Amino acid sequence: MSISIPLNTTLQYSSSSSLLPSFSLSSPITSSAVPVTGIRQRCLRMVTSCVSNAQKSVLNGATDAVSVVGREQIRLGLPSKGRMAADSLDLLKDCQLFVKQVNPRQYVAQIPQLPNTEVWFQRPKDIVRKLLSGDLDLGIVGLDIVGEFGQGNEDLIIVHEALNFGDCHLSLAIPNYGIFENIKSLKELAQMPQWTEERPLRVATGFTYLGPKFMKENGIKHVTFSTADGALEAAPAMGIADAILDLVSSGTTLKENNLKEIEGGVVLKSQAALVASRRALTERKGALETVHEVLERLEAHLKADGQFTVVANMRGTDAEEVAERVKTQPSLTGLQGPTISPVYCKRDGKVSIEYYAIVICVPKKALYESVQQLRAVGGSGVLVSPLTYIFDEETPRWSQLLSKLGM
Ligand SMILES: Nc1ncnc2c1ncn2[C@@H]1O[C@H](COP(=O)(O)OP(=O)(O)OP(=O)(O)O)[C@@H](O)[C@H]1O
Ligand SMILES: O=P(O)(O)OC[C@H]1O[C@H](OP(=O)(O)OP(=O)(O)O)[C@H](O)[C@@H]1O
Ligand SMILES: [Mg+2]
Repeated sequence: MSISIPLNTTLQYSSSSSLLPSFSLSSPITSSAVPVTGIRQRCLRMVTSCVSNAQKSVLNGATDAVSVVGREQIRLGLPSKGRMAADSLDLLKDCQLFVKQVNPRQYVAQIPQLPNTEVWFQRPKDIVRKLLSGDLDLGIVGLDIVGEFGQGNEDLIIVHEALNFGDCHLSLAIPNYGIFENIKSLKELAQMPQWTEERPLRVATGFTYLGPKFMKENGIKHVTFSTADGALEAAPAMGIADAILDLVSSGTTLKENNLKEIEGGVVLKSQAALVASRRALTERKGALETVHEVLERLEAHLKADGQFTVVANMRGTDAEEVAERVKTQPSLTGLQGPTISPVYCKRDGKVSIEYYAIVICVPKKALYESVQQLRAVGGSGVLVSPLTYIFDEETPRWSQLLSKLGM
């Protein structure tokens, strides 16, 4: 079944009703025959605070003001299943953060290295919804899901936008055949005389917020949307839609269904990101410290992931002379410049320095080029090993985060 969504409709999810206390806001919560002492008094204070926050949020027209109070643990949402689940756990493992999940159906887990943090496994779209409702503080999800379900809400902060997995893009695709055979761009598609108010361009998509927004931003007026849960690529051949707007990574599904992407048709590029609730970072005790630690670990791992450590020996008269030679080669400068140290050799019973060891980090992509350049300036015995972490003095994303938070 497909549902028609007019272009000017904004679909909004409604925040989980369990977020609001299940009692009525007008309940006489302070009247009771039981004396108000000890635990009861503390509970009452919590309930009163929840009610007053809920009342404030209702008064402000917001759906989401209750959850920042009332819990000590920082909550990190991770995808419970699907493409992103295993990669999220692997990434944390690579950062020496080991999520202890006893079995895959257990939706809450611990990270012993972050004792104040709980992991909650949720579907990606629910991670975004729960960040907004205050039920989660941090989460790892695709940027596509942040865009679609976050809808530009300012409470969502992207702490790290490139976690290096889940790469894909959201793109408009049309058939290779029929009236679309010669259409190569969004502009050409928009100018086709076929689309009128009575017979608009029909787009099938699961992205019912981003799809209409993209079309509107591109000035495409005569368009309607239908939605389905999967296998959207079949819709044009079935005659249900003219085009689809869906995620693409390898491009195989499009190709196999005789569809093509068009110039100007990419809505967004996506990969996994670390996302946080602004409110949690500013109001929840310990949240900012936790996000700093997670960010440092992520940055150290991700920066190192693209690099090799290269060690080579070079004959030379002194360290400066070797450095001069090395610096003539563009790929050999390393992170801050090469580290050069003397190699002490024993010759005829005497210690002498004829060689210098040079240590540099090189991007994985530039490895062979760097080895060639090292050889060209007299390098020999080149050893290459993977780099595990690069901890900089401070991560640039941390200062960006503080400025986003106005700190
Ligand atoms: N080829 C791809 N197709 C879809 N998603 C991809 C692809 N490559 C990477 N991704 C990322 O993976 C996410 C989808 O993960 P998953 O497969 O678990 O979702 P889903 O099955 O659509 O979710 P749900 O079961 O909740 O409908 C996307 O939001 C995107 O960020
Ligand atoms: O470019 P590709 O590598 O071919 O990947 C793109 C396809 O993968 C996703 O579908 P998914 O596998 O999640 O199936 P579904 O659409 O039925 O949910 C997406 O919706 C595309 O159909
Ligand atoms: Mg699909």
